[in-house]
Amino acid sequence: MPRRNQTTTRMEACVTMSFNQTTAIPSLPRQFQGKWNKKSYHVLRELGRGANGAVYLTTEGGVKRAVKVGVEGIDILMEVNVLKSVQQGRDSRVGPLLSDVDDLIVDGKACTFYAMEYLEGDQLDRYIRQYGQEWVGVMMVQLLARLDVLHKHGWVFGDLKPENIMVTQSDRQVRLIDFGGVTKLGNAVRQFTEEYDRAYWHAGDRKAEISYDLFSVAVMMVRLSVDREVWKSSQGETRHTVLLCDIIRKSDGLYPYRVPLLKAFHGKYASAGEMRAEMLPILRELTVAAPQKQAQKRASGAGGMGISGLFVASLLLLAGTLYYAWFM
Ligand SMILES: Nc1ncnc2c1ncn2[C@@H]1O[C@H](COP(=O)(O)OP(=O)(O)OP(=O)(O)O)[C@@H](O)[C@H]1O
Repeated sequence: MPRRNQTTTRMEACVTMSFNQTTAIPSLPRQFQGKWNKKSYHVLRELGRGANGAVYLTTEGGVKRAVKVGVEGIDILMEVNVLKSVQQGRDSRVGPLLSDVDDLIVDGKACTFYAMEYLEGDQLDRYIRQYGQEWVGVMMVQLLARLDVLHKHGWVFGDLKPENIMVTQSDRQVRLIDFGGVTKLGNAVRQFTEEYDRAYWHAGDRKAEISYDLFSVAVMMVRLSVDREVWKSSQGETRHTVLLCDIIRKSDGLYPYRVPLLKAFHGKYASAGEMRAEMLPILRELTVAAPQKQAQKRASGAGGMGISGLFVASLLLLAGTLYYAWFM
């Protein structure tokens, strides 16, 4: 059954039970060794803890690793299963790469943990706050590519929210983290967060379907593209997608994407790839074609040639970066 907490809801658990589970999650000692694989980890700090376990930043053999430890071995192994299956394919950038799965004893209790690639970067919401809302479209298009891979392996992410998405510092790539809510297609979604939950918006149920994730993508896109006050206006007593449509209509950044957003709200896409394919030309028009036309106009106008030339060059540079970001 699915789960919920203040942020994430785990469906089998009421809020009290999530709290108990959180406190039961062991704290790792500064140094530990896996029982079977004998890899040694030096714990630097805790990164976060939630419904399924706690995540620590560690070093192993001089390399930074994120280590997730939980009391419920079965939950941890389910996450391991998903991570393993998605990194077998051609595109291994869905989530962090797995490096170890093992047991350890903490305070006399056996716990299961897994170690993964440590992703240096920002959570998606922080990234957008720092670099600007014009990056939302680029990141959503990348996210849809990642989801397409996950869905093709028979999984639905479930608890899609900016906090579960990282943008890596080195190459501005979107990667999913926290696979605790990932659910087999057709089952009931295991974890969700109300703000991005289709049922909460009275737009459908919590069956793990591709359309469930795509609904969350669309809500997330709205959320990331508007200011806090505007977003709050959609949080009335009864949530309905009509409130989101109002925001889209009034937002310059969202209006061009109105068709794919509405289609996602109404479950009209059969795959993430299909939604991505309809968003790409809009993104291209907004980020490359329109500014280029504008720049050309300015260049041929009365303004000084030197400055206009520089302006065009900088836009082309941005366009190059965006093309790289789209297709990676
Ligand atoms: N591979 C990783 N690289 C870098 N940071 C990570 C990685 N995995 C997790 N984190 C950080 O650790 C925090 C907690 O991780 P995660 O969300 O997986 O666990 P959780 O909080 O226990 O899950 P839940 O949100 O379901 O309660 C994340 O917010 C993220 O900042």
